[in-house]
Amino acid sequence: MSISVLGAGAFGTAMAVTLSQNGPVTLWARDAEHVQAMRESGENARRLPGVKLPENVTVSAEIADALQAETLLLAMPMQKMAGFLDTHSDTLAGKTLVSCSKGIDLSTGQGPTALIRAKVPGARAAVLTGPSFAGDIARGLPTALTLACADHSEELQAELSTPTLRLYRTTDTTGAELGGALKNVYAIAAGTVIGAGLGDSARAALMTRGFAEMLRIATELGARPETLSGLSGFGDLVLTCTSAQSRNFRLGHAIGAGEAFDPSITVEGAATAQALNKLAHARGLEIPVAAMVMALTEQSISVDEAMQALLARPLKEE
Ligand SMILES: NC(=O)C1=CN([C@@H]2O[C@H](COP(=O)(O)OP(=O)(O)OC[C@H]3O[C@@H](n4cnc5c(N)ncnc54)[C@H](OP(=O)(O)O)[C@@H]3O)[C@@H](O)[C@H]2O)C=CC1
Ligand SMILES: O=C(CO)COP(=O)(O)O
Repeated sequence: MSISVLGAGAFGTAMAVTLSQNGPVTLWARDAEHVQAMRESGENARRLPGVKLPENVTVSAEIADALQAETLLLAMPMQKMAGFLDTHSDTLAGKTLVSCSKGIDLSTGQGPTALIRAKVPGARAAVLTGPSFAGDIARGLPTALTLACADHSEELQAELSTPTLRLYRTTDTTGAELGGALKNVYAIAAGTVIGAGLGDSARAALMTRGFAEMLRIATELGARPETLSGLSGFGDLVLTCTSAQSRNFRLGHAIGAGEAFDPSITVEGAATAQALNKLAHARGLEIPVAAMVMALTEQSISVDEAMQALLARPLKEE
């Protein structure tokens, strides 16, 4: 068995580092200059500085090298996945494609497994998701994630577990991928209230009402509620809403504090808020916190207006 990671960002690099404890790993990057720099320095200074690449991680800009493996981790921003799959669909048939991306494709409203099934019908689709910062995984800190695959996945679970990375498996791909996607939206909300100085109580309220929205929409889309209560949903919501390591939280914090934010940083929650609001609107579901996040990231309302609008909503049962 062998594994390749497609996408040499922070998360792909961290996965390559931890999986190299089990055997050789190929880490594919689209940019040949980036590959050259990683080979020369022995680290991914662009995306995960300070982490040495182990000897059995081979870095390559040749997709053919990565395709030697049967199991391929997709570790790129969600809005880039459709284009990547279109480009490489012929060569990916027959592979196990494990998405590490947390988001909803804006143009189709699909999550990673539906997108993989649509673009590469001959591939097996799985999702690896849950509370985990790339730096923590790469440093070998204890981490637990959810591996979701529609078919029997015990072998894949063993293949992707390492001495410090513990995987739990489920067949509920919809629930796992929606938990990972949606928590980013509510992390932006949590960051906003903290950045605006509105306090920890307001953050707890938004996290809880956000979780209610996650359950509402995910179960409507076919997810099992218990999946949302697990690592991929509640677990990742807690991590991302409470840590300044999170880029989604930091974007929210900048919005709340009225500060600029570097647009080159990967923040999945802004596009996901748009995709989520479209899905909810089409089904007549109310998701006021996610609607607020979309408006804030589009800069169509101020933080004060957003908070007033939430507080002025009609009183109701919990
Ligand atoms: N960072 C983290 O802690 C975690 C991230 N994730 C998820 O992993 C996914 C990737 O995030 P992360 O690694 O942090 O992001 P980064 O911003 O660190 O890296 C993104 C990577 O994707 C590559 N990329 C961009 N577009 C394409 C494309 N069209 N084809 C191939 N590769 C492409 C980039 O290449 P280039 O350098 O050439 O631009 C870069 O290597 C996201 O969905 C994120 O939510 C999940 C768990 C934790
Ligand atoms: O998904 C993550 C933690 O589980 C990483 O969160 P950010 O993308 O907000 O940094």
